Amino acid sequence: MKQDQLKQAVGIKSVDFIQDHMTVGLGTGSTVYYMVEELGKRVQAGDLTVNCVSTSQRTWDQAKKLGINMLPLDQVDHIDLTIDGADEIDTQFQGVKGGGAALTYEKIVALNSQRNLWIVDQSKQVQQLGAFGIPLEVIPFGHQQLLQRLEAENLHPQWRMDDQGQPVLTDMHNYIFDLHLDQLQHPHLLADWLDHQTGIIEHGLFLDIVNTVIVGTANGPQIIENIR
Ligand SMILES: O=C(CO)[C@H](O)[C@H](O)COP(=O)(O)O
Repeated sequence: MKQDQLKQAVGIKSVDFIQDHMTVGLGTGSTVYYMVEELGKRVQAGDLTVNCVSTSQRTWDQAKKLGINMLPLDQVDHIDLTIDGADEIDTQFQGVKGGGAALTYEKIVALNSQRNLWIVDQSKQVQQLGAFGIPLEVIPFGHQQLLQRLEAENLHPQWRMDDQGQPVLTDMHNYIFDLHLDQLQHPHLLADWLDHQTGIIEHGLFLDIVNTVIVGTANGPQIIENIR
């Protein structure tokens, strides 16, 4: 099965976790795209009534077009469930996100959700985090100095550019740096260090956050509960 078909299968399956009248966080990315399409169908069919918050402008626009009831995050008092993709997930249910540059909004929504469900194809499962790179959202002011500081720490930062060679901008008009570390032995130590660096808004290490993962396999979506 092609990767895109696996993404579609998990995206569709994840909508079964949404119950009537829930407030749902909608993630960002190509896997989430399929989830939002399916949610839109069920809302249009009258099978589900939900309020949703978004982790990006992209997802907000898609959901609005489908007639899904969208609210700004600050207008909801809780989020029952957030469904999002991931770039890597290890055997301890620790993850990396931010391939789509939406990591800060994604983390804010995730940390304010009662449950977090990730939808991934098998290629996202890893023994150890790191190969994908660790995305950072950084403010433009002083970004060159920050780049030097990260280089001095041997964190191998790379400023993310788009196809035209222009800096990728987040929804907040910040930059993305990717740390190329290959194998990350101690994700909590790095997360703690990054949390204390001025100029870094957020990093893509999503540690101790996910409750349930749906993995797309050739035998169909596989649901794995994080019981740790
Ligand atoms: O973190 C993300 C966006 O910031 C995405 O969830 C992650 O990059 C996975 O994307 P895709 O489903 O397209 O593979």
